[in-house]
Amino acid sequence: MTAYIRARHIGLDLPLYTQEQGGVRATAGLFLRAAFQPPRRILRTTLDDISFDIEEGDRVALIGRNGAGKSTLLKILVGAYPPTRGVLEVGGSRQALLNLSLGFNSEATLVENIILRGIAMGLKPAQAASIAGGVLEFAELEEKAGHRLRTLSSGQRIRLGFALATAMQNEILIMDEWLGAGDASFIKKAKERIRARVDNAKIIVLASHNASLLRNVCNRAMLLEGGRLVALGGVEEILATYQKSLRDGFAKPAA
Ligand SMILES: Nc1ncnc2c1ncn2[C@@H]1O[C@H](COP(=O)(O)OP(=O)(O)OP(=O)(O)O)[C@@H](O)[C@H]1O
Repeated sequence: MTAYIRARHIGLDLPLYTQEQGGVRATAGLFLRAAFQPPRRILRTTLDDISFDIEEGDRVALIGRNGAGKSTLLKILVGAYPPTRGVLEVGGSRQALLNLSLGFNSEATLVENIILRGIAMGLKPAQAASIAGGVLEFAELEEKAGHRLRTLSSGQRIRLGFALATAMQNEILIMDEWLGAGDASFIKKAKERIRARVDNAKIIVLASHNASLLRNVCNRAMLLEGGRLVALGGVEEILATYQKSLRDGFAKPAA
């Protein structure tokens, strides 16, 4: 099957909860306000009117300043947020390498967590159970298979999340800057695995502020600004447009 991602005028509104702010003298009333004035819920447009085609072989860098909407767009691409407007079509199996410890159940054991997350990733229960041994081995946590997840250190949790998220090769890999966690030998092993997954994926979408990583992995780039797609093209060209926009101000939305 040919892998693709097509976005047509997609937009996302997210709820924001705001509380009226009092002055310093009103600080005494803080608790009363919190009790009697519940936060106001407003919808904020986080992404707007984004259209693009990503085809097999594309390795796309998502570039933009803090708050531009990169992570939010990645979450739409993995299916975590359905777009409020527009149409998103995805062909091919997807895997996110985003928040590696998200979605774990701290009261369940490591094996139970692997099976639950495996099912959430689209595996059948028997398939999910069959990958548990390999995941635990890669994470170097075999002796903790039956322990509750809450007994792991934060680094061990990330190792488990990484081992699970990269256990299988998927056609579309959606990731943000991956920061190594753990000791040097684990980081080396993890980099080798991620390189293999990146090399064998049909499509990559990678959000990062690291220009050399983007140059190394990607052949196309999209520049986001204020929740809008303002430029798309080759990596060098878009990195130059981004540097210029940091110096001179906002770029104009792409036609
Ligand atoms: N769950 C949410 N609810 C409301 N607003 C959100 C939510 N998540 C993100 N935002 C807002 O959406 C905007 C885009 O955030 P996003 O995390 O996508 O930016 P980013 O480009 O990935 O930034 P960074 O480079 O800092 O990681 C920001 O203004 C952020 O405050």
